[in-house]
Amino acid sequence: MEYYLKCIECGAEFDKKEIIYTCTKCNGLLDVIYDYNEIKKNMDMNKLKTEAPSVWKYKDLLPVGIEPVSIREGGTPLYKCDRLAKKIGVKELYVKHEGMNPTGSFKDRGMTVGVSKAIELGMKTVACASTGNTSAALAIYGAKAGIPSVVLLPAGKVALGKIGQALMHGAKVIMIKGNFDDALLLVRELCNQEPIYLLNSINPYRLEGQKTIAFEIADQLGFKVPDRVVLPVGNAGNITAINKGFKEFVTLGITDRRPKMTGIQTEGACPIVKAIKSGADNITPEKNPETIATAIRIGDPVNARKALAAIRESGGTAESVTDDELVQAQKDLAQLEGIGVEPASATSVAGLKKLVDAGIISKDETVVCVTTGHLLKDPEEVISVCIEPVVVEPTIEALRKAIFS
Ligand SMILES: Cc1ncc(COP(=O)(O)O)c(C=O)c1O
Ligand SMILES: N[C@@H](CCOP(=O)(O)O)C(=O)O
Repeated sequence: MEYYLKCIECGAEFDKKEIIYTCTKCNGLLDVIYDYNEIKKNMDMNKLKTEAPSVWKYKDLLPVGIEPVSIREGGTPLYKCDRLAKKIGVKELYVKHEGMNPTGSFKDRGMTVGVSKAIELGMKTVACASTGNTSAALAIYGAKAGIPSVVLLPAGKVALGKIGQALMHGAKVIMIKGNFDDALLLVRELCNQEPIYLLNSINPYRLEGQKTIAFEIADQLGFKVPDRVVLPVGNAGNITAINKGFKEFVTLGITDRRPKMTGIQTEGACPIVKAIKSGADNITPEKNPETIATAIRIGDPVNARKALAAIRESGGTAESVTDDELVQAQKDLAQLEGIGVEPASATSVAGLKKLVDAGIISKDETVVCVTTGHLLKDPEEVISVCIEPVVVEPTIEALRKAIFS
């Protein structure tokens, strides 16, 4: 299958064999462009309508020409959430729970493609900066591929579950005395100096894997498209990727419309929200992003230009929520629907509630909230926001008193 890289700013085109992450002419972000007529001619529509969803079900739309590095990613549940819909006041609400991926976050989709590309391009080592999930996924897919991985984390600001994954799966874990944005600048410099393949989402191949979230949502809704998709935004790759996936299904004639892309951030780290609300073409980076949702504690999202375009061209919007609002949504997901998520993921539901209450999202809409990471990723936060367990003497009297009093 033929594809090439194209700069979103100056339109410069680059061969798929080039190992670049941004435009060598203007430093703009890159997109992967396919020959959609060719794909349409060769696509097995029967397989599309019958095979169970997974990332590699859609391999005809993925830029990998070798046997992929896979640990059976994708195929995550799309839960219909009637209790939550009733509490929020929307007609129809689904939750696409990406925490049910093998490493517990949506990053698996990007990494199965990204690490496969590393192998295909002959790279021997992979690296990323991370707020946690990207590093966990890179370590695991690197181990599966049999190549070393290097991950840079902001010291003291990464959830325990994620650090544990990166360490146990053999990554070289480096804690940077700064935030994620500092770590990203450093890892980009390292990968410019050394033959190490950068697998943050500035690498357009990462987003090719993540666009399969859109394919699966459409697939699981009988190739219908929801009115709106609401999701957390940090480095702003995922909202870009999902928008691209829905656009590609329309281009191929598989679906006939696209959802409104709606990005949610926390009040302590919301450069995308501020740009959308002010109508700015570019974000103003935030020097000291702060939130308990450490996964999206990002002040200078690298994919901002793509995300602003995705939100605007889809007729979507962006909103911020407080940490308290996201914690309430985290509890509602867990206790009303049995869906356990890490803090950043819950911003999608918190943001939906806020926008419905404000009358910005119509109560008649069919909405999909994407929950991006599993509850087990951040056990410290979970325990900090829940009531303490009761400790009793080992007698039936003490037990009955604790339960029935
Ligand atoms: C759990 C979780 N949710 C949401 C996000 C935001 O995704 P993106 O950075 O692609 O905007 C991230 C990573 O940034 C994440 O780890
Ligand atoms: N939340 C991310 C931050 C890095 O973003 P990426 O889009 O470059 O992967 C993480 O989990 O590290």
